[in-house]
Amino acid sequence: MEILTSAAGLQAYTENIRCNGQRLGLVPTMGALHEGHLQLVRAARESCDTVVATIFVNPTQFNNADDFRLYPRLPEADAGLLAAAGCTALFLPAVEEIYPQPTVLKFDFGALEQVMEGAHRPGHFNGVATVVSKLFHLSRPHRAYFGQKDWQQVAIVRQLVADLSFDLEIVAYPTIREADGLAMSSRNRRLTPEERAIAPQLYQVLQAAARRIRQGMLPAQVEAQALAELQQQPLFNTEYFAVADAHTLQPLAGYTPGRAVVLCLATHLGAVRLIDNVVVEL
Ligand SMILES: Nc1ncnc2c1ncn2[C@@H]1O[C@H](COP(=O)(O)OP(=O)(O)OP(=O)(O)O)[C@@H](O)[C@H]1O
Ligand SMILES: CC(C)(CO)[C@@H](O)C(=O)[O-]
Ligand code: BAL
Repeated sequence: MEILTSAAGLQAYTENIRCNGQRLGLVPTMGALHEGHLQLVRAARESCDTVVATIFVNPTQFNNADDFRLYPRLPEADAGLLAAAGCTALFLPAVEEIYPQPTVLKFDFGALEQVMEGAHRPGHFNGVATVVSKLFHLSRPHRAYFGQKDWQQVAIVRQLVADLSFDLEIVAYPTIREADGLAMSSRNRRLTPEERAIAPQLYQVLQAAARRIRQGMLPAQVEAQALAELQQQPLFNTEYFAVADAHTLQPLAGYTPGRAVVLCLATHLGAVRLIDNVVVEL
């Protein structure tokens, strides 16, 4: 596996791939890799000739300085995992390589970013859209792979691709979970053993809420009951629990047959902020 550290190096490498008629898959990450990331690489490997993974802890998408500072960074271990999963090249740039000068770009995703992560992490999706646009421009992949664990991020990236006419296909891959249901996340490494033991309750609350939706309970009641359940665990400090249209991400007053619903939550557990979601097909 090649390791590329410069933007020009990534451009040259991917240009060569395209000139050879090969299909290129891109897997953007922030590193501290786990099985969720590696499944994205394997999925890319199945349908593309070449897979480039990127590891970049993108400063512009963090709205909390400690979260950025403490984000796990394990580039050597990550490189070994990527090579074993069939990744062809790793792009591992320094901040100055991506941001040679401070960026002034401003995106506006309208209603899509006025809820959930967008509402609770000011500037987050502006930073995500900025770095994802740069990665798409530099590498021009045929396909780019994202995880459904970041459901709203996938919706934002799809909007970005449509609005800027990026000539690529977005593949959204299902959330990979630990055996006890906890969604895999790089931030899980920062949980204490006590916090890690209760963290799977988040998925249990989501599943119970999904059952109530299938039984016809109205969204507002589902949200209230889930928030009450989360409050019963004193270590959870919940930012939101939302029942929304799975595509527009807007809050729902009721259900429409054939329209999928997404249940999303964000909770602080000690010093760590976790998100998760489940989708209910109606
Ligand atoms: N459990 C998972 N299952 C499937 N995809 C995942 C999972 N976790 C992360 N991904 C996807 O991997 C890509 C890179 O995510 P990222 O590097 O932020 O990892 P992460 O584990 O979500 O970390 P954190 O949530 O702590 O930021 C994103 O597209 C993300 O949605
Ligand atoms: C897509 C991404 C790599 C952009 O920094 C990040 O938001 C992530 O890891 O989900
Ligand atoms: N996986 C989402 C990236 C972030 O939390 O900043």
